[in-house]
Amino acid sequence: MGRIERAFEALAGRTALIPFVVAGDPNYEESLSLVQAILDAGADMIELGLPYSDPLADGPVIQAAALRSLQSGFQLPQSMRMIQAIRQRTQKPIIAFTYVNPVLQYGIETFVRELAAAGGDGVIIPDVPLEEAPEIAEVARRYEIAFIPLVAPTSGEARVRAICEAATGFVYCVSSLGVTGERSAVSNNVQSLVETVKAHTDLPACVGFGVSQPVHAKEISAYADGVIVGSAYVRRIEEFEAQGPAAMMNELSEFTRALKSACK
Ligand SMILES: O=P(O)(O)OC[C@@H](O)[C@@H](O)c1c[nH]c2ccccc12
Repeated sequence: MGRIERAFEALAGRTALIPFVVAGDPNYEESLSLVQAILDAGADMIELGLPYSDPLADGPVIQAAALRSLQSGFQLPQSMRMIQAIRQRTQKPIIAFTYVNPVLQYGIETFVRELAAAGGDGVIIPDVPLEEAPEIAEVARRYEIAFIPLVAPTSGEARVRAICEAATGFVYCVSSLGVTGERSAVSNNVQSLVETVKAHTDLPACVGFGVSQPVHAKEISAYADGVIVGSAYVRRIEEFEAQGPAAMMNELSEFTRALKSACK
């Protein structure tokens, strides 16, 4: 049983809190420290975004974070080193989030092998084309890396079924169309998407996009197995950077505790 499966089992029905941050934002050392602070404050897993120059599915907050990380000289080897460093401090699941181009440039087998060797547990690639998916899924399976797919409100039932059949780890239910970014409310039609996913797989169904407040996490935890929060974390990293690491860690820890207590 892998770390992701063990984490969901240990939750015993409570909803997992899965924060997303961009690796290397604002720099390697602070990024590593803030991931540790977030996990110590109660996050169940971390979704670690590997910075990319053309994050087409991201809103301005995460785009700016990717730029900060890349400008600090962060590239794929540093991401693997960071995953290794996180793994030395925790057994909580580490899920790499990346666009498909860096994986293809790096080499699918090389990327997955290094991710597994560093202690990673899963990968999310939002723009993987259907024709590349089977090859990446097959390599991921060989290295016991969960290949976590996304389903969207526009995904029809047949597509959801096909995606669920190929999924490992969990299924990422995107709450709304458009790009990542904090929303004032999370669209409630994601509940029916979660129910469709649950009709086609026993894997956990987790919801992301727009979740930015504990009240959102509370609502989602009524029907989903996990909640993913990205931009709300990344904005805090940007806003608190100028106040120094201690203030940033404190803010991210408090935010994590508030979200975690809302995840029932
Ligand atoms: O930022 P939000 O709205 O909280 O959404 C989560 C999101 O950040 C993270 O899962 C993610 C970052 N970039 C993505 C691109 C596509 C899908 C998902 C993502």
